[in-house]
Amino acid sequence: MPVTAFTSPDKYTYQNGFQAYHETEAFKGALPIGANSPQKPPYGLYAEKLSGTAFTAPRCENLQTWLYRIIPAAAHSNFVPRQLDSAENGHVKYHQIPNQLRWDPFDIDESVDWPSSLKLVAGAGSPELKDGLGIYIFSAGKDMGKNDAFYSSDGDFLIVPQHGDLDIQTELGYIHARPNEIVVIPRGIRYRVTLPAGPVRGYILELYKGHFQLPELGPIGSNGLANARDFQAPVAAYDNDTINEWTIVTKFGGRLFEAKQTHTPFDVVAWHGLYYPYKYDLGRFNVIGSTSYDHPDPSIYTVLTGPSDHVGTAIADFVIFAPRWLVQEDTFRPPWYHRNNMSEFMGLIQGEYDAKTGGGFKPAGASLHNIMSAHGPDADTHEKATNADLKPQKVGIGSIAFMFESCFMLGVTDWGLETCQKVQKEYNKHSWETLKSNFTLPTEG
Ligand SMILES: O=C(O)Cc1cc(O)ccc1O
Ligand SMILES: [Fe+2]
Repeated sequence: MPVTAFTSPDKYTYQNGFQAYHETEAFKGALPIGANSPQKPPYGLYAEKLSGTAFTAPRCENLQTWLYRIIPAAAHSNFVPRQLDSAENGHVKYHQIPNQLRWDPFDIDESVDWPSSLKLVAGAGSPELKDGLGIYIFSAGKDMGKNDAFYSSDGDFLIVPQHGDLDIQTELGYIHARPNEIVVIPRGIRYRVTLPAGPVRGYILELYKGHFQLPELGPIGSNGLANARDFQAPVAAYDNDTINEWTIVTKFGGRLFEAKQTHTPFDVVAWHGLYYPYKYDLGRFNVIGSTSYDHPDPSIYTVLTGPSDHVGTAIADFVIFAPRWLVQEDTFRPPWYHRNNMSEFMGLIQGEYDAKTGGGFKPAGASLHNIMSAHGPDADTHEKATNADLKPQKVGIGSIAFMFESCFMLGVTDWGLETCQKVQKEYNKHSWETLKSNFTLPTEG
């Protein structure tokens, strides 16, 4: 059956600002004035509240949005387990492994659509207790069904496309994302992913607790790193379909369920609030670094952080290694050798990561250096960096590596260890076992 659709003249129009209070209406007068839930909202719309936090969360944390829609989300059949359930989940046994791990590039699976493409590779905690995180690899070659929508009940998705473009129709409007951009889709928001330029692949960090924040800037001052105005939220755009059958798929406690309804979930004509999906272009990141000596902690490259209850300790930070100048004098410029109290899951969107020039860390691959798992530059990188002429040098040209850094010990799933068949058996050997001693005793005299 035909559906009528209203989108703005350019459906990929955005409104700017991080955690800015936005209001948007597909046509004038659709937003009620001066009240959230009038007896009769304009144009016969239903008012529906979408909470991103407890009702009683303090104002500085409280996130919610009011939706004005044609039919409320509640009108659907019971959810039943989905036959095609492929998402490994929080119930799977995680393997906690002290070794350094690295994966070759993950394959693209052209036979699946978005919900079936999510492969949990590592994680910690549980969606049930709303604590911890899940790290997924996605790779899909099919659009979601014409009348399908997906949402995660488990947490906020931070999507890092590595290959291909994503067209995302959300309840709150459209978002288009390419590699080098990220998209955050908060818990509960329904969306449909189509692939305008063919197959896609990338990484997802799912935050089971709270929401992503901009990091504090401390002495950096009031600008820098990811600037608030560069985060882009969609504008209201709706379809009018109360005839065709729709399938709503949710990831709930790590498992996929589906329900049917005879109306489009993309019928929100207007909305206002603080809880919405958004995107960010990593090319806009303002990289700050040392202009004198020494290599700073990578926290200086944090784009977004998912805080735990302990100040300064993240359930997950999203950190990028973007193109930047290195100018430090008398300094070993790559990362130092280290053992971290936090765990580090890394991925590469494109190019080469300056700490791993030995060739094994490739775009679409990954590495995991778990809590206290010793790591640092591979032997090749060490050799080059200790002998380099320390002129100002631009690193990471055409590259973006990233890290999901977590206070939790990350477990790896069976899929991540075995099924994907990408674990490099000799990562450790090739990277560090060839490091030789340069030690020399002081000469007597
Ligand atoms: O291990 C890594 O490659 C990530 C990393 C980068 C850096 O610049 C400092 C510390 C760190 O863990
Ligand atoms: Fe590290």
